[in-house]
Amino acid sequence: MASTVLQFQHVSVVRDGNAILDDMDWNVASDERWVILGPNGAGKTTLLQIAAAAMHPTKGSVEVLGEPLGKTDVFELRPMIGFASTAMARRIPKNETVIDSVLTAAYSVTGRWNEEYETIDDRRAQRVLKEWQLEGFADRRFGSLSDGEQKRVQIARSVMTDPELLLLDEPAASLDLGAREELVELLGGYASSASSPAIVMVTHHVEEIPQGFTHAMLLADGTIRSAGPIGEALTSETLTETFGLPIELTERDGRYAARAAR
Ligand SMILES: Nc1ncnc2c1ncn2[C@@H]1O[C@H](COP(=O)(O)OP(=O)(O)OP(=O)(O)O)[C@@H](O)[C@H]1O
Repeated sequence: MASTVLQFQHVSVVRDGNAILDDMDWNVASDERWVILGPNGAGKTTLLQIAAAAMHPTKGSVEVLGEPLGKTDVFELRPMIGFASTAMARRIPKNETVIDSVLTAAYSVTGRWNEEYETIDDRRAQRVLKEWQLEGFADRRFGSLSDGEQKRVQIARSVMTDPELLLLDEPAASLDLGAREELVELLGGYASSASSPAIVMVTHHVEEIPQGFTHAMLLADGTIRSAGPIGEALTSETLTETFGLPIELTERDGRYAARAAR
């Protein structure tokens, strides 16, 4: 049976007197895959930071994997949360091998030093490399990979600890069309598997939503404009309202496209 992995109640984040997130209520269940869309500055990254137990709200309460933030040891919680973002990737040393870039997630570090890894960690790292089509890359240096390959390493790293919640911050940003489609297809397969964790993905483009995503949230100026099952929450009308210009959304086989409406 599905359990609740994220529960936000009246969550606000205030910085310099401005509410970056404003009185937000949101629940994510273990079998849901959410996409978060919204204009620049809407509060998407802030929302992910809270979901990752990396930031506390100014007001309201948050439970992550059933643990109330502020009353729980976040160092115990964080290994259960996979987080792939460009900021995370910047911390991986360029000369780190791909296998070590993934393996070091077992200790929540970047840059292999003197940690002792067990055979089970090695096996799991090999398995996630295979899952993300990186088998041939284990001994390559992270810095020598293409953008698309680096993105797959980031995701492989984020699932290394077998998390119960996977957070993806713009996983397909800056990829060319081929690399984007490859990644979106892999993510679609992952999202569609019943054994995968709950997923929350931030993106700027509906074209980057993989098949199998079940829910959408549209965010603007720190407030939820629309949230719920993807077929209801992501429509031409809700995009138009959120982005403040007429947008036409089309959907085919679980993939989306958007353009300005004429
Ligand atoms: N520490 C801070 N102090 C003041 N303002 C902040 C702080 N952190 C974020 N903000 C502001 O909060 C707003 C939301 O930021 P956030 O990064 O969450 O938005 P976003 O939706 O992820 O944007 P983008 O799509 O551009 O990445 C922005 O206007 C940002 O400038």
